[in-house]
Amino acid sequence: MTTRKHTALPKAQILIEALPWLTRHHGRTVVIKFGGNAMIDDDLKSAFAQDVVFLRHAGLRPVVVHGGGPQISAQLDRMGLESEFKAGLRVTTPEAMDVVRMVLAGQVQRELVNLLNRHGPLAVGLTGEDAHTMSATKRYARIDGKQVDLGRVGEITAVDTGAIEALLDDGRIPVVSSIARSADDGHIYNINADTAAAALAAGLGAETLMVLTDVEGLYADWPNSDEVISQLTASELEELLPDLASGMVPKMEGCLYAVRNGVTTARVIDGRVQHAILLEIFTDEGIGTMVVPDHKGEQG
Ligand SMILES: Nc1ncnc2c1ncn2[C@@H]1O[C@H](COP(=O)(O)OP(=O)(O)O)[C@@H](O)[C@H]1O
Ligand SMILES: CC(=O)N[C@@H](CCC(=O)OP(=O)(O)O)C(=O)O
Repeated sequence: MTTRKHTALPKAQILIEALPWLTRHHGRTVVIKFGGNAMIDDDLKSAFAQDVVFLRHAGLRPVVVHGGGPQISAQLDRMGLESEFKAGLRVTTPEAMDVVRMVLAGQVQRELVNLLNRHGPLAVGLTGEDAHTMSATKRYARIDGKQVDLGRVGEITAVDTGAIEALLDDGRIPVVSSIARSADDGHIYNINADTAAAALAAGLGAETLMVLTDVEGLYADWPNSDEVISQLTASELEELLPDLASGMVPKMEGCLYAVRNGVTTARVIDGRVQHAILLEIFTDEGIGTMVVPDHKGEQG
């Protein structure tokens, strides 16, 4: 008797190839930062949502922290308000803060929650204001040795991961907007989303921080060459930090903070590649840039 030819066999092989990664990551928390510049089209956003739901069903504990810089700038523009960045951070007047909150919590977060919930009752949105998830104090920038006022831009002083952990324990996918309550003056604060993701990853004791953006990773000599640094240690990154420009600064500072505070790997990957998250988590061909602690003992 001949055995029947199963045309779907290659699919089974692909699933089995993922087994070592499924085993390794099972039960682990992964914080995924989805940047405003990576949310460039509807297909990519749907693929992002599929990947996050896939991780959840594969037994990981995904937490989404989202940005929305371009979306905030567009709304400020529509309202005739100015957008100005200093040291990579948005100068945020009290009026602009209302717009930041409206766009992040009312628009971008809602869209991501709805995309994820096409796959079931999984996603729950919150901002750092909820349940004291993120507390902050006023942050100043230092430019050419001088202290510069950025308005309602905050520096995270504490994270309380209780609400996020309760959601994760309940099988939900928390989607967090990068706004913090004030620790001292009753205001709310605008937090760079990379910084928020890194602080939450550390607070949650996440295995992985994954930052999706609109470039392939950290370029060794940006903008002169497109050679991507595939892996570097925390100390190597620390040396590079003073030479980095604009949007990469909070990302790489966040990666450094994360791996110095117990996160096993922090990665910057290209959100323009469909299913970038699955490629990164379930295959050997890691894409983008991976930051690792100097030596195992450094992890918390
Ligand atoms: N060394 C570097 N490697 C890669 N990108 C860099 C580098 N230095 C600066 N950049 C810039 O940082 C940008 C990513 O940051 P940003 O625009 O804030 O993205 P996001 O909205 O995803 O947070 C890139 O598009 C690139 O223009
Ligand atoms: C203080 C500060 O700059 N906050 C950011 C928050 C959003 C963000 O970080 O969005 P991306 O990840 O898309 O850049 C802003 O107002 O644009």
